[in-house]
Amino acid sequence: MEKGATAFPFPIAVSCLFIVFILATSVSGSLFFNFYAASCPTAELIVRNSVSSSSSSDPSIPGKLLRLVFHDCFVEGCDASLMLLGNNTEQSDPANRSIGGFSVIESAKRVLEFLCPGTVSCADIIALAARDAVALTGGPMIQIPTGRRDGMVSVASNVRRNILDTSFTMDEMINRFSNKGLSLFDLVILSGAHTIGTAHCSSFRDRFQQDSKGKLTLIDKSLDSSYANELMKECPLSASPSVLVNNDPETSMVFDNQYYRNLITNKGLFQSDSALLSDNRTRRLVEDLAKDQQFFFQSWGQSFLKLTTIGVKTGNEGEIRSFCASTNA
Ligand code: HEM
Ligand SMILES: [Ca+2]
Ligand SMILES: [Ca+2]
Repeated sequence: MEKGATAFPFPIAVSCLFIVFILATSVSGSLFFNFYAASCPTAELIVRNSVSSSSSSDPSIPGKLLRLVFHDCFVEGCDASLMLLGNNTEQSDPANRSIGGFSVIESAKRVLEFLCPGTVSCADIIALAARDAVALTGGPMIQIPTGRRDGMVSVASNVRRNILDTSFTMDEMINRFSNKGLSLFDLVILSGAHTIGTAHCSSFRDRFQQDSKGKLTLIDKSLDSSYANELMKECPLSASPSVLVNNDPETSMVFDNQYYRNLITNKGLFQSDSALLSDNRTRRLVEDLAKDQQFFFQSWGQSFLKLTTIGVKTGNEGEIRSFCASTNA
């Protein structure tokens, strides 16, 4: 080959490979860090502002946003299926009755539709908002990839067979998590979300029994008795169905490892929380997390990344909704 002819092939080959790589990754549909860097550079900032301004006027918002992403991602993947309104959509299942935070997602979406119409998915806003809710309450700030697209399907009957109930045994919980590609480790780490937020009395009433005089008594021996007494006081049978109890009786507004310290002192609110301490497969991990907040935060980053990539739709799948509560068609 002539001397000068060798000057071009290498860079050309490299750029061809680069183009093929770009095409391949966008067609095969993966998420990217900073997916909106060119198409909507302020996307993540807008979501963060929306989460912090709504949380400063309503401190219950971070907990709501964190639960919202869990219930979205476990049903049809992280695709905002949970936001669709209509007859028999996911929101009509009783497991989703107390889900909130939708208005925060919608308000970020309104701003983003104004700034970059048809670009940022509701599914990404949900994942980013939950990420920001954790950071805002003192948890780790983590980078998450974006590029999720919004789903078209939302059916109430899909909820019950994917979401977990507080009455589940450890095996049932492990099973539901592994169906989503999540491990036993992820189960213990992501349950740490209960370090913030609240619950309705009905969510843990099964740990008490009503005696012949209508008085509640503790039947679940894995609960600390003075904590149980407090709960019975806050949640008598006569309590209004709207009464709320803190998930973390110590630091309910702070995303920290207090949840695991509560488990060790038998103050896990739900039966499914206490199970993490009583089961031999998870006790040691709970103890390690209770001792080491850095370890919890690092692990949270890994497990949250897995949670927020469950069954994502990318590339040409799904759509970018104009309003999160309805599909475009
Ligand atoms: C492992 C099985 C789990 C069960 C059985 C469970 C169950 C529950 C229940 C019953 C409530 C109270 C709902 C109410 O009464 O209003 C609740 C609240 C909450 N859950 Fe879970 N959960 C689980 C895992 C998770 C995960 C993985 C996350 C997120 C990563 C999460 C985040 C939350 C948050 C933040 C709240 C508070 C919601 C608020 O303040 O409005 N949970 N959970
Ligand atoms: Ca979903
Ligand atoms: Ca806490």
